[in-house]
Amino acid sequence: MTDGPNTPQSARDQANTTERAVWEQLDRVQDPEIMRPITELGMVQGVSVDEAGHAEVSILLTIAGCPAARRIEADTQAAAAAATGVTQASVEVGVMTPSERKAFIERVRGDRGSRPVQFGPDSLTRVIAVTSGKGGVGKSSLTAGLATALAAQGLTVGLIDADVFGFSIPSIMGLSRDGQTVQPTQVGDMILPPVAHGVKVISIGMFLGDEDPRTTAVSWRGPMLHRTIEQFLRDVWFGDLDVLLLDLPPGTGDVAISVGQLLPQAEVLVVTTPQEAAADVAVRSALVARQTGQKVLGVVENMSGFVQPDGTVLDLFGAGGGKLVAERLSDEEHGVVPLLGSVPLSPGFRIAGDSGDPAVLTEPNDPAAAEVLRIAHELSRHGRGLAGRPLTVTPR
Ligand SMILES: Nc1ncnc2c1ncn2[C@@H]1O[C@H](COP(=O)(O)OP(=O)(O)OP(=O)(O)O)[C@@H](O)[C@H]1O
Repeated sequence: MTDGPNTPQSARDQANTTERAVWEQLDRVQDPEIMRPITELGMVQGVSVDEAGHAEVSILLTIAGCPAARRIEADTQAAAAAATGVTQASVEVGVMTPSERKAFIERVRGDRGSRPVQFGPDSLTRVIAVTSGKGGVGKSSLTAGLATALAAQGLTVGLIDADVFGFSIPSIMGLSRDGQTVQPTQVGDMILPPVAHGVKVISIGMFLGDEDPRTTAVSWRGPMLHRTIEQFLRDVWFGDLDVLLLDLPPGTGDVAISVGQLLPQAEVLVVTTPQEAAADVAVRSALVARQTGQKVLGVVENMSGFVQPDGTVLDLFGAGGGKLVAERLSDEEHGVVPLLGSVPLSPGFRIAGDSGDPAVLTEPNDPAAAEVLRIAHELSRHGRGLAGRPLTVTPR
């Protein structure tokens, strides 16, 4: 926004000492969807404090009744009330005009016009696509657990539920309860992903309108699926992310190929169970990713032995599947594909996932949650391999 006579910046410049103290407090109020201060986003229109210390703050929201409205209003009120010299604070809430909204979108996105797909080859965001051969191996639970664990480490994390037919991320992340799914805020053509447990999340399950996601099927063919993934990467505003995780549908279908085309620099994490029979199909899903130029980051075995109350381990689904997949994917051309971890079967992990409160936060000592936390730590410790990537700085 330019600093004209009636802009927030000029209002701030003309503020007296107490009003300046209020502005400084407001610098700490974040828009919960954009995760940037409301002052920086131009959402604070004015601050006035009278002689009795009564502060009045006027803020502008993008659209009336946006999901974040109450929280922004409450946080603004609390911040203003905490400023030195303020005895009482009230907030006046308005809604942006179309031109203010347009300026807001430009400010947030930093663009004017056509937008490329985010997280393309030049992006510094690490993109990890989680795939599996078979369904039901716990791919979505692990993806959600890893995303939450990485966010808890302080990274900025996005999560795309690309499992269009079997979307389950909204409920695992607590964004869908009793058939009601949180819907993203839409500002112009910019879609703001809801934030859950510190992770920006988007899923087809958020675009079903009033339909109950528990009883609604999405039956699309390839081109429609491709457009959806493309739209998620173009119109959903994630901002700068350290890591973007994608929960792919099981198998080797259209979505995996689209992700490979749109995000060729993505690394692929393969989830499998300990059953040897699951290994072949898990290997195939990784080979499809390789065909589109993606690198296989590693393998995670899920539903490994069940730790019984007496401490003995019961291998319900057999043993060795993860190791087998990792070995089959390792060769001279691609190097060693590591087995990054083995996540045991754990009732607590399942119960937490069903309730929308990931076990990595609520039950960090649960054996499955602890292993997911360890894998997340390993992932962030090693970072993305830069070998073969063009340098983005030009030597002088
Ligand atoms: N380590 C584990 N211990 C116990 N239960 C688990 C574990 N991992 C996943 N589950 C449970 O298994 C079920 C299937 O998991 P999930 O939905 O994550 O699988 P998926 O591979 O994503 O399936 P699909 O691809 O078919 O959507 C869920 O009920 C989940 O809570």
